[in-house]
Amino acid sequence: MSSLRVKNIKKTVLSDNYYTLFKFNFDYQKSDGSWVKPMREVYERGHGAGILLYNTKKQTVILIKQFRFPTFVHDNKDGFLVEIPAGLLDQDNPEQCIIRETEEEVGIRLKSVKKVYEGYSSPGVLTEKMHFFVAEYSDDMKVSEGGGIASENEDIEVLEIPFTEAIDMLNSGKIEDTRTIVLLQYAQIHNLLN
Ligand SMILES: Nc1nc2c(ncn2[C@@H]2O[C@H](COP(=O)(O)OP(=O)(O)O[C@H]3O[C@H](CO)[C@@H](O)[C@H](O)[C@@H]3O)[C@@H](O)[C@H]2O)c(=O)[nH]1
Ligand SMILES: [Mg+2]
Repeated sequence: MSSLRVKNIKKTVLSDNYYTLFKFNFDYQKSDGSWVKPMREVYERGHGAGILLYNTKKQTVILIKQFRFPTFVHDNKDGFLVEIPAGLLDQDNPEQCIIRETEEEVGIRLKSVKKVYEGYSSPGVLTEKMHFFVAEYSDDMKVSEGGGIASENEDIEVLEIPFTEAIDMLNSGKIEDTRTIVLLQYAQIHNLLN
């Protein structure tokens, strides 16, 4: 974190409950050379990884459905969102994380994954960077029903659906998670299931 156009950074903790919300005051030099004093609230909750699981033989993908409270209090009527399996890195590297999360959430034990993108989730407010993966799965990789970790109150429905149905859901606005949109479009652009 260094830039000749930023100085006098002052960091305050606003909330340190489950994750951490900071307030930053700093001096910022604009493109015209003048200095301003912005304030930014920054939410720090680590980084994440997500994956699109696909099967070329069956022409299917695996998505999950779970309750997302922040969407419920906004405009998502029942609060459920269709998403790619994903999770927070915790102490893992991105590859280890997504292999662990895939098994926890959908019960598929992967040996290898392919990294396709890395990007900030919401750069105006979150420090979080997402690592995007794809992997081919087969039925013999199934080791459990998945569903998430009960002790963490995870309650995940596993959806194995035709890729064409997932694309229809994307185009009709039924998929509203941007990470899922990104990877379904990646699959389309790169003819992943061909
Ligand atoms: N007690 C408590 N638990 C929480 C809270 N917030 C999250 N958790 C717990 O933290 C765990 C997070 O589960 P993960 O599977 O690791 O993460 P995720 O919620 O699926 O997040 C993924 O998607 C997010 C949304 O796009 C991403 O932001 C994130 O990086 C990751 O990819 C869940 O068990 C959830 O219960 C909280 O405020 N309080
Ligand atoms: Mg998750």
